[in-house]
Amino acid sequence: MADGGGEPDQLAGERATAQFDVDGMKVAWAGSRHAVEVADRMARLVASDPVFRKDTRTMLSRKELFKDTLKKAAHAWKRIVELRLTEEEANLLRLYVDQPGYVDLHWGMFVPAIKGQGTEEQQKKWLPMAYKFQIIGCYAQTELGHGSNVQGLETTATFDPSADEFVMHSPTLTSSKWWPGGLGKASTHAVVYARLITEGKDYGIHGFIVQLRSLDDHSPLPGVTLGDIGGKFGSGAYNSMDNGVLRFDHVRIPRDQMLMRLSQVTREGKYVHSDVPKQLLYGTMVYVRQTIVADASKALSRAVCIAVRYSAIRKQFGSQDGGPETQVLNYKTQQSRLFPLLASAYAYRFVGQWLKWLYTDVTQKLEAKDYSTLPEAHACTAGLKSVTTSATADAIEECRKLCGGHGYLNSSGLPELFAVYVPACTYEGDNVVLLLQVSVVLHLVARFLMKTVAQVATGKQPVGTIAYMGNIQHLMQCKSAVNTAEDWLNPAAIKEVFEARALRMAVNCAQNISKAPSQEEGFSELSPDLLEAAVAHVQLIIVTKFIEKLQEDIPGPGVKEQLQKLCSIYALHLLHKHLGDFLSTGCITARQGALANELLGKLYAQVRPNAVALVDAFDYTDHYLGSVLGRYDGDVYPALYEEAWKDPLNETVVPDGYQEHLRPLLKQQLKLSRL
Ligand SMILES: CCCCCCC/C=C/C(=O)SCCNC(=O)CCNC(=O)[C@H](O)C(C)(C)COP(=O)(O)OP(=O)(O)OC[C@H]1O[C@@H](n2cnc3c(N)ncnc32)[C@H](O)[C@@H]1OP(=O)(O)O
Ligand SMILES: Cc1cc2nc3c(=O)[nH]c(=O)nc-3n(C[C@H](O)[C@H](O)[C@H](O)COP(=O)(O)OP(=O)(O)OC[C@H]3O[C@@H](n4cnc5c(N)ncnc54)[C@H](O)[C@@H]3O)c2cc1C
Repeated sequence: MADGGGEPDQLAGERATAQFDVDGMKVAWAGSRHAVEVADRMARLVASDPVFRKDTRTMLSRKELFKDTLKKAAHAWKRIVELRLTEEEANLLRLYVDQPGYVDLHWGMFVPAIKGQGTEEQQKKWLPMAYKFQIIGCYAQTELGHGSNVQGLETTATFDPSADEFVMHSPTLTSSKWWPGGLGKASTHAVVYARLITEGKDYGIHGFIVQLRSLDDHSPLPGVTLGDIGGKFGSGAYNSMDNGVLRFDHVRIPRDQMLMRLSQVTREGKYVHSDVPKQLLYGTMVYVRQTIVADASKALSRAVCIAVRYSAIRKQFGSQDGGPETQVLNYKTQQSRLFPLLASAYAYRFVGQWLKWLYTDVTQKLEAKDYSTLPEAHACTAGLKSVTTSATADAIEECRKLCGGHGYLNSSGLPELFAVYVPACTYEGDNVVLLLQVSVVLHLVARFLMKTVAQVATGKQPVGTIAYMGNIQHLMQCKSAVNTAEDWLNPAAIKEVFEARALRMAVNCAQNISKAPSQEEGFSELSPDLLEAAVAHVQLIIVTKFIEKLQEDIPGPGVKEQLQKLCSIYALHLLHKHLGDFLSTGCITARQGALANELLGKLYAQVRPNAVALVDAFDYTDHYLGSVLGRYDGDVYPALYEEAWKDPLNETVVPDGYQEHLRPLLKQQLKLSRL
C-alpha cells in the first residue's frame, strides 16, 4: 500500500539487502537449532489461541485485567497439561502469553525457594503439590518498612516448644509484608521471611512456608489479613499482578514448616546451624537475578525490533524536488541512537547465556559443598542485573522516542513494555544497592592488590571475572596502541582499555578511601565513585563475554561478521558515552577517542542494510511484539487507523458526558456571544 507513504513492501526490500543468513543468526540468538524450533512452536501456539489475545489489554479496568490474567493463566496450564509440554516448552509458553501474573512468582520464586532452602523431606512434601497447582505460592520477603535491608525485616516467627509450633506475627505496621507478587488475591501459600526467635533469642531472618488462604473457599485463614496494594504505573502493564499486603496476628504453623536446609530448630527449641554459609538464604534472589539478565535482552530486543522496523517504514523530509522522502532509518542520528541498542540486545543475550552457565556451575559446586564461587555468583548476578535492567529501561524509552508521536500510542506496544519493564530496576534488589555490593568486592580486591602489588606474581591471584585485576602492574600504566580507526576493530585493543579503565577506577576509589578517617566513612563519601567503578567493571564483563562468544564456532554465511560489527558497536559506543572515564584514567588519548567515534560511524553504515534482518533474527511473532509499528509485514498505517477505532471512547460518536457537561457549556457560550 502506497497510500500516505506507508509501504509494506519496504520491509521486503530491506530483507533483500541482508548480507547474512537470518536462520543462522536465529540459532546464534536462541543458542541452538533446537531452541529456535521450540521457541517458534510455542510462540505460534500462543499467537493462534484467541484466549491469549492482548490487543485491548490497556483498555481494561483493573478488575477486568486481573480476571483476564486468571483466565489466561488457567488456560495456559490447561494447554500445558493437555499437550504434555516439557518444562522448557511450558516456560516458553508462559513467556509468550506475556502477561505478568501470580504464576511468575509461583514458578519463579516460591518453587525455587523450597528447592533451595527446604530439606529433602520438605521438598518431597511441598513440591508435588506446587507442581500440580494444588497450592499456589508466592515469595513474601519485603515489608512496608524494609526491602533492601533484608536484615531489618520485622515479622517474627517465635517458637513455642509446648505446641511444637512457630507463631507468625506482624508486630508493627511497618512489618506488614508489602509488594509480594501473587500475594494480594491469588496465592494460597507463601514462603515468608521472618526473624526466628527461640529460647528468647533472635536468630535473624529465616524462611517459613505459611498457608494463607483456605483451600476450600480461598478465604484468608484466621489471623491473616490480606489484600492488594493498589494500582501501579501505566495502563495494563504490571497491573495484571496482584502485589499484596499481608499481616499476621499470632498465626501458628507447625515447626516443620520452617525451611530447614540451612539451619534447624529442634523439638526442644535448640537452634542448630549447618556448615553451609548463611548467605545461601539469599539463593532464590541470586537465581532470579540471573533470569532477569536473560529477560533484559528479551525486553530490549522487542523494543529495538519495533523501532527498527518502524524506522524503515517511516519517511520524513527530502522530497522538495519531487523525489522520494527519506526513511528515518537513513538518518545518521537515528542510526547512532538505535544501533547501539540493537548491539546491546545481542550483548545482553550472550552475557545472559554465560550467566546461566555460571549459575549452573556454582549450583553444582554448592551441591558438592564447595562454596568458594558463591561471592563471584553474587557479584556477577547483582552487577549484571543492575547494569542490564537500567540500560534496558532507558533503551525502551529511547525506542519510544525513536518512533516519534506514534510511539506514544498504546498500540505501539512501547508504553506498556516500558511500564512493565521499569520496575526491574527496583525489584529483586534496587540497582544502586546491588551495584554497591559489587563495589565492595572491587574495593577489597583493589585494596589487597595495592598492598601486595610488589608480590602479585607470587601472591594469591584473583580469579573469575576479577582475574584481570591480577594484571595490575601492566593495566595501571599501559597506553593504548590504537593509531587508526580500524585498529579499534581488534578485540584485544578493546579489552585492554576496558580492563585498564575498570581497574584504575577501582584503585582510585581504594586510594581515596584509604585517606578517609575510617574505611566506613571513606566508603560512604566515595560511594558515587564506587558505583561508577562497579559499572565500569560490569561493562567489561559484558564486552568480554561478547568477545568470547565470537571465538566460538558460529555457523551460517555472514553471521559471525555481523556479530563482530555489533560487538564493536557495543564496546565503542560505551567508550564514546563514558569517554570521560577513559580519558581521566589515562587509558586513551583524545585522538584515540575520536578514532573510536569515527569507526562507529562507519560501522553504523555497514549495519544499516542488515538492520531489519538483524531484528527478524529475534524471531518474534506479531502477537508477542504487540505493536502495530513493529508488524512483520510493515503495514503500519492501516493498522494504526484500525486500532484507533477499538478505543472505548469511539464506541459512541457523541461522547458520554455531552449532555451534562459539553452541551450546557456550548449553549451558555452561544448565549453569551449573542448578548
Ligand atoms: C521469575 C520471576 C519474575 C520476576 C518478578 C520479580 C518479582 C520480584 C521479587 C522481589 O523483589 S523479591 C525481594 C527481593 N529483595 C531484594 O533483592 C533485597 C535486596 N537486598 C539484598 O539482597 C541484601 O540484603 C543485600 C543488600 C545484598 C545485603 O545487605 P547487607 O550488607 O546488610 O548484607 P547481609 O545480609 O548482612 O550479608 C552480608 C554478606 O552477604 C553477602 N551477600 C549478600 N547477598 C548475597 C547473595 N545474594 N548471595 C551471596 N552472598 C550475598 C554480602 O556480600 C556480604 O558478604 P561479606 O562481605 O560478609 O563476605
Ligand atoms: C513490581 C514490584 C514487584 C515486587 N515483587 C516482590 C515480591 O514478589 N516479593 C518481595 O518480597 N518483594 C517484592 N518487591 C519489593 C522489592 O524487592 C523492593 O521494592 C526492592 O528490593 C527495593 O527495596 P525498597 O523498596 O526497600 O527500596 P529502598 O531501599 O527503600 O530504596 C529507596 C531509595 O534508597 C536508596 N538506597 C537504599 N539503600 C541504600 C544504601 N545502602 N545506599 C545507597 N542508597 C540506598 C535506593 O537506591 C533507592 O533510591 C517488588 C517490588 C516491585 C516494585
